[in-house]
Amino acid sequence: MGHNIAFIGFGGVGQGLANILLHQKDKLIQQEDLDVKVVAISDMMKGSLYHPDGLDVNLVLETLHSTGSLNDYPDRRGLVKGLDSVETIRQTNADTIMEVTFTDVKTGQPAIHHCETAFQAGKNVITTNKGPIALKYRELKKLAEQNGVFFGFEGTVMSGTPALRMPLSSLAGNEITEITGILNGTSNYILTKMEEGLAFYDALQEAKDNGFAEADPTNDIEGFDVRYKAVILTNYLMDVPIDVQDVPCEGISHLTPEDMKEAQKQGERWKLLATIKKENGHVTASVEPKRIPVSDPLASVSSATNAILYQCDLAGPITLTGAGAGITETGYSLLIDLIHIHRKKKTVNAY
Ligand SMILES: NC(=O)C1=CN([C@@H]2O[C@H](COP(=O)(O)OP(=O)(O)OC[C@H]3O[C@@H](n4cnc5c(N)ncnc54)[C@H](OP(=O)(O)O)[C@@H]3O)[C@@H](O)[C@H]2O)C=CC1
Ligand SMILES: N[C@@H](CC=O)C(=O)O
Repeated sequence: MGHNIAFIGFGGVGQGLANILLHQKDKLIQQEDLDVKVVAISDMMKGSLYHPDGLDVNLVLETLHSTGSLNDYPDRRGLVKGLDSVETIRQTNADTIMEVTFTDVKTGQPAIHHCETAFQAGKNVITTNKGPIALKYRELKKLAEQNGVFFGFEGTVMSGTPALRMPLSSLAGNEITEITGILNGTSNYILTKMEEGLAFYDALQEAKDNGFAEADPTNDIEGFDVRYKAVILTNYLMDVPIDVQDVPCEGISHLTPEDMKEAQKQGERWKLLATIKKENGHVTASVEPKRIPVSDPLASVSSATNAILYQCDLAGPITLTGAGAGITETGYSLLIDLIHIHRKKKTVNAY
């Protein structure tokens, strides 16, 4: 079964999924009966391509790597260049929009507008962009439902590690009363590297080079990215409305290698933690760096790996550990949602 997708934004994560699709095409057709066609890509600086019959993904990636611009993709009959993001959403034959532009932690734009435009045009949205979910989850969910389309955002928390779908499906029937997590790959990478003696900004540069950091890494090191993730978890898993400004937030930018050594001497480690507690239907959440004993399971979570502990009323504490950031891992999170839409569509068609 064919499925047309369009990328809005084509940075690390978008290219990550494109690479996966290139190499897993046959497997997806054989195992899932899912034949994904990339029909359009629209990126702010790199340019924009649309072909209703599909783009050659290999050639797209090669062109981008050799010239840095999509405008150098060879012309052929039917190819349209230069559509902006909204035109790409409205005017192409994509079934699903992959919204992978940068996360704006103040306004959530232009990603919120991209999601609204897609839903109004009857198209599914899959995104790793935290802005729309942290700031407008309920409104966007309603709009998607009204238009009978799917809204996937698994990768907004812990990239390809199923921190959102796993508790809702596999822990169904439990009430989650508390969540504690290391939820930012960049800051955990920096803390780990500082323990090994690297300076803060050298470690941050490595995180950027690895594709973990946000376009504006202030969001990683000042805790704003984790604050968004705490809001997403609360709204989605605990079903309690909470606003970003309700979550006090402190980052790691003031910590030094000396702080790491001092903690080590006391048998402790610094970790940037999100803590969410639900009591009598009311939720409190906070983000702050804490010193935790090295014997704490979260203390051994290092580098860009993240971990989340769900305190469940029936199952007790359940911990999930895995990648919190990364190009392939986050590209994969988009694929999880795409397969999910496709399976749902197949089930509906079967009746
Ligand atoms: N990297 C990771 O590990 C993870 C990232 N995420 C989230 O996924 C999203 C993508 O991340 P990543 O790929 O790393 O980020 P990048 O900064 O590498 O890519 C974002 C792309 O979006 C483009 N863009 C920005 N605004 C627009 C617009 N209005 N229209 C079209 N394109 C636009 C940028 O264009 P240009 O640069 O050409 O101007 C850039 O190419 C972000 O929201 C991020 O928070 C979530 C989980 C993990
Ligand atoms: N910049 C983020 C990317 C994933 O959300 C991080 O480092 O965790």
